[in-house]
Parts: sequence; structure tokens; C-alpha cells
Amino acid sequence: MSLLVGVLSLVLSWDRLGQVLYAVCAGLAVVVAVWTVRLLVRHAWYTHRLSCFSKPPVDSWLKGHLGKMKSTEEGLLEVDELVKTFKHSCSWFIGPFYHLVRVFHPDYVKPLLMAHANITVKDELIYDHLRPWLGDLLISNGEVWSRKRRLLTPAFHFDILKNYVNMFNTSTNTMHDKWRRLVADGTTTIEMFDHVTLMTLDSLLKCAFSYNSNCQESTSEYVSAIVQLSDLIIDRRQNLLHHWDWIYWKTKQGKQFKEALSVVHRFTRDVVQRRRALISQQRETETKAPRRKKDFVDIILLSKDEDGHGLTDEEIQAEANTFMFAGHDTTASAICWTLYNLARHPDYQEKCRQEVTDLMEGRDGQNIDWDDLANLTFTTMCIRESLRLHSPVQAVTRKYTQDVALPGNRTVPQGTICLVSIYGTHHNPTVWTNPYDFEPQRFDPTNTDRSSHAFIPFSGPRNCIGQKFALAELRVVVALTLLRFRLAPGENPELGSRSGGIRRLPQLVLRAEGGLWLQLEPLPTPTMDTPQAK
Ligand code: HEM
Repeated sequence: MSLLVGVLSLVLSWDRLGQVLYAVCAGLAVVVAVWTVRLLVRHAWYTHRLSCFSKPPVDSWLKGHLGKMKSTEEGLLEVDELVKTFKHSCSWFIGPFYHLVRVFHPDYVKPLLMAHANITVKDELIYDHLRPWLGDLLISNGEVWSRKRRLLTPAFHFDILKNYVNMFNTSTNTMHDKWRRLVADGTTTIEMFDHVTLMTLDSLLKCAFSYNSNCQESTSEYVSAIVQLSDLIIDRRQNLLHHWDWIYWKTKQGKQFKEALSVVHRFTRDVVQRRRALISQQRETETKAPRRKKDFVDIILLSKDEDGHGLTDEEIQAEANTFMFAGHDTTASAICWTLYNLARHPDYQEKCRQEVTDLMEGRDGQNIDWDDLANLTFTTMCIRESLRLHSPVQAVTRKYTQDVALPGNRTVPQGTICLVSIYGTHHNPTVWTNPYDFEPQRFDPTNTDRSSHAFIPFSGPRNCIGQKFALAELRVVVALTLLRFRLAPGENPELGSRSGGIRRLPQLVLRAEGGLWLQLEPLPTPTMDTPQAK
């Protein structure tokens, strides 16, 4: 800057330089004034259009509800209060910048989640930081999304999912072997998230890429990179300055993110390229390759749209990255909270255990098969109730390119960010009796009088493509765990009774502050000493 001024002063006289600086400052002042007026007019416009929604009191007219957004136990308790007070929806603003409608009642959730894909936009406030890592599936809109979704859907067909059940058994067995070793060495209280996250990554890698990472037993560069990326994304969200790319990429965290990203991208690129080469080699030589069960990469490599076009290698890599991201933490969270809820309710735990024991009676070994899943009725009810009470994903956001009508003559103006609160809907006392209690009977299959959008852990119709996969894995892991271990609530050994009980931690997925600790008591295995999947 000083160099520039020096050069200019050689060329211009001091008088002239003064005039130029004055003109620059005046120009800047006009730009700032126009920007501020535009912002205030926009703020007034949104305030007027959103006046049909109740607005909770704000700390100041400028900051709006900024101070109320907390990713802590207290933040969740405030949502409970909001839901009790406003019952279905309310409006929020964060400074004059963001205007939100928050909804937490099925009648309000439904029109938003059912709106046509052509008018629905995934709000970039939440998803933009994921873009360098993930493909467009989680983020894309309209026709682009519909085409990709059609091409990816076959990877989650029942016939394919059946093959994955064996991988779930194998990965769970590895985790349980580790638990047994820990208990034999005198550790009885275990932090669940660390163990279960590695297990879900292990099984996803087997299902998606037929890749045995052995990540539960030894360090895997790829798995460590995924865990690091997830942590860095949470970190970035919490630091407002890091929201701007040009700042973030210069920070230590930004550089770590890029390094981890290159590990992940190199891995998926290699898998996809090698697999495509293998498939075309088999076609050319018409080799009858030994029959290998198809995995996710095979299926999307072979998938074609109506015009006979498939996905490019880059698109497949991006989708594979999305599956790894969207599938591991969410499922791990669901498994951990289900085990936690069963640990806190020994009667339900025993009922589930009895169901699994009955199922396995007379069998040689302890493998849960695909056909068994439909017979785990009560266990599935407990899993669903846990997904309600401790939903892994707290909320999804959307924007619309047209106004959307809601009940009570309310309208969501186009461009407004809609925060569909899964947590709020699942804890709404006008929808659920005793919403804070764990009551699996709510999900008795004969109970059909619930609104279609009261239970939305996987969001609405533009929903989670992996939900059947997740529910199958949940049932296998929960069933095998109850067969082999008795669970009780535990305490972080470093804090003991000072831990003061569980405090929920809503990050990308719902976790627990300081970890989720459970006591494990191994149960005798009547049929086999070291169970292995078939
Ligand atoms: C209990 C476990 C899971 C929960 C609670 C969950 C929840 C969700 C939710 C709420 C969404 C909607 C996000 C949005 O609309 O903004 C979503 C989308 C998605 N999920 Fe899951 N998920 C789980 C497991 C999985 C698994 C195992 C996979 C893959 C193997 C997966 C892959 C995806 C993908 C690819 C999307 C984007 C779908 C699209 O936009 O078309 N999820 N998930």
C-alpha cells in the first residue's frame, strides 16, 4: 500500500493525490451507505413478511436471536421451551443478515418437506462448508439432484442390502472382541462413541468399497482423515471468521483440512479408477470372474439413466465421499444412544435380550441374518424410540424459490431459510405424550394414528437414501450387543461422580459432552467361544 502511494506521489502532485484519496473515500462511503440501506430495507421487508409468525423476545434489535443459538445441553433445553410456548413455529433473525422460520410441528413440517424438488433449495448456510469434501448429492437441487438420486437408488435396493448384513455382523464381532479384551484387562466402563464410530466406518468401507481397512484394530490413514475432517467441520462452524474461505484456507485448521481432504480424495479416486478398469477388463476378455458380491461402487459404476448415461468417475467419487460422511457418524450416534437408553431401562433391555435369545435358540453360532431383522419387533421399537428421543440429526434447513403456504394462513416467503427442527418435532408435547420419556410402546406396529411427519429422524421425502441400510445395521449391532453384554449407565472414569450425568452435545450429530460411558458385563456365550460371521 505504501509503495503504491509512493509511486502515485511521484506521478501526481500532493494536491491531486489528496483529491484522488478523497474521491476513493467518498466512493467507499457511498458503497457502505447503499449496502446498509439495502440491508435495512431487506430486514424491514422480511420482518413485515414474517409477522404472521410469532417472534420470541430478542436480546437486541441488531443481534436478534444470535445469542440463543447454542450447541449445548442448554441450547436444547431452550428449544424445549420454545416448542412448549409456540407449539408449531416461530420466526428468528440473526442480525439483519439471516431471517429464519423455525418449524416443529408435523402439520408445518409436512408442506415444507413435501414441497416439489424444483422449488426446493438446500440452504448453503449449513451445507457450503461440506462442498470441498462431498459431492453435490447432499447439496444439489432440482433436476440435478433428481437424476443423481435415481442413479444411486439401486445401491440401496433390498437385494443389495441383504449382502451388507454379513458385513455388519463381522464388524460388530470385531468390536465385541475388543470389548471382551478390555473387560478381561479390567476395564468395565467404555466410551461408546470412539468404538462405535470406528465400527460403523469399518462396515461402511466393507459395504461401499469391499475394502477391509482393519481400522478397529490398527490406525488407518483414510479413517483418521475422515474423523479429522468431521472434527474440523464442527470447529469451522463455531468460528464465524472461518466461515469465509479466503480466511479459512490460510489458517492452521484450513491447512489441516486440505491435507486430510487430499488423503480422502486420493483413496476414493484409486478405488473408483481401479474398479472401473477391472470391470472393463472383465468385459473385454469376457472373463468369468469368480462371483463377487456387488458393492456400492460396482452398482453406481453400472447404473445408467433413461438416456443410457451413467455418472462420471468424479461424480462417483463425490457420492462415495458423501456416503462415508453421511453414513458413519449418524449411524454411530443412533447406535450409541440406543444402547444408552437400554442401559437406563433394564426392563426394556431384558425384553430385547429375550427377543434375540429366542431368535437364536438352537442355532449354531451368533449371526443375525437378513430374514431375522423382521422378527426383532420389540428391539426395533426401542431403536425407533431412541431415534425419536435422541435423533442423531437435530434439524435440516431448506429455502424455496416460491412462497410456501403453511396452516393458519401463514406463508414462508421465497428465499427465507426454513429450519425444520427434528429435535423440536420429536419433543413437541402437542404431538407426543410424555415427550421426554423413553417409551418404546409408542412404536408398536399396531399404533398407526401418528401423523406421517411426527417422526422424521431421516427427514422427509427428500430423505436419507441410507435409512434402510442404517436401520438394518442398528438392528444387527443392538441385537448382538445385548446377546453378549449386559449394559448399565457408566461414568467417565476421570471425572467419576463429578461428571454430573449426561449432557447432550448437538454437533453435526448428537453426541455427549465428555463422551458416552457405559458399563459392560460380558454374558456367557452358550454356542461359540469366539463368534465369527458366516
Ligand atoms: C441413523 C442413521 C442416519 C440418520 C439419522 C440419517 C439422517 C439423514 C437426514 C436427516 C438426511 C436429510 C438431510 C437433509 O435433508 O438436509 C439424510 C440424508 C442423507 N443420508 Fe442419512 N442418515 C443416517 C444414515 C445414513 C447412511 C447409513 C447413509 C449411507 C450409507 C446415509 C446417506 C445419506 C445421504 C447420501 C443423504 C443425502 C440424500 C439426498 O439428499 O438425496 N445416511 N440422512
